[in-house]
Amino acid sequence: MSIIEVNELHKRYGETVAVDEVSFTVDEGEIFGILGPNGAGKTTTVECVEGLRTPSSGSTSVLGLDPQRDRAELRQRLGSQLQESTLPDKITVAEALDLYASFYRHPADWPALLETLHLSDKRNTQYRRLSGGQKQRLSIALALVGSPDVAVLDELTTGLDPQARRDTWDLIEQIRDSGVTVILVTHFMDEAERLCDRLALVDSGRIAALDTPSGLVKRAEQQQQVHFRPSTPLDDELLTGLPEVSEVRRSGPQITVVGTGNLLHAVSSTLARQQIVAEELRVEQSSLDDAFVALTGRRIDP
Ligand SMILES: Nc1ncnc2c1ncn2[C@@H]1O[C@H](COP(=O)(O)OP(=O)(O)OP(=O)(O)O)[C@@H](O)[C@H]1O
Repeated sequence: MSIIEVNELHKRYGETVAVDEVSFTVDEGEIFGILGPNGAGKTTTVECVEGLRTPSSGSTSVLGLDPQRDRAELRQRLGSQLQESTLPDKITVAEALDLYASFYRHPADWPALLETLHLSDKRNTQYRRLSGGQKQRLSIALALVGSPDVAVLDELTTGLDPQARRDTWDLIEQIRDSGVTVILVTHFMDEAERLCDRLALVDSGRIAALDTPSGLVKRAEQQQQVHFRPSTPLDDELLTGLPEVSEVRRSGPQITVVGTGNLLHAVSSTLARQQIVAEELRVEQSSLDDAFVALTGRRIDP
């Protein structure tokens, strides 16, 4: 069941069209990703959904509410993580959570939230003394302290080290599993691929494609490549004759087979029939990165 509906959303700033006729729905309990390069219109889109910006035209409904008209009610049910924190330097973690909790009718049990976010030992630490990762986790706690039905997380892991990124991803999955619908704004392919149930690829204010991460990869119809070194000499025609194979390339002893479908199985069973062993076998699948290039004509370059 969809709990967010965006129809032909359009937002311009003077001459700049930031969001151009964008439509999508978000289902209850999913992690919905909005992926695109800097300036693509991601933040403007989600801020219209949150009621923080007024669309030039189009309609939006969140949890059955109009983000403009019902902004006060929506604030009670939608938690957002700010792109950059605006907390005062000297506020402690506990004070910040107490303050934010006071805004909500049904605040979460925030000490438990701190536990989940591995921040319990920082509750009396001032904001300015937190590391980048701790600040990020606090901003997630603040987005969740009102027990929201929907959480909007914008550039979740920017500036985090690899371990902190992975911990944050685990956390977002826990949040989704607890029943919160998540909108995730990102320009990281790996993050989108790992976390999102469905994903809108946004480029120049428009949705270029919307699907599951694997659906997007499939749509891009990028070919796979199988690389190996045959244990004994091999005639190319053995492979070029297979329906899955579009090309066979050689580089010294190394062979690269390009094709689609179940290419690995086709190649390996053909070699096995000839009693040829494929040494140093490696398969290259197309990635979401390839899909983005195929579907938008350009590469995300954070
Ligand atoms: N308040 C504003 N006034 C004028 N132009 C704006 C304003 N906010 C955004 N823009 C412009 O609208 C376009 C989309 O910006 P937006 O911040 O929505 O993109 P984004 O995809 O979130 O980018 P980023 O990842 O850099 O935050 C950009 O060209 C930006 O310069």
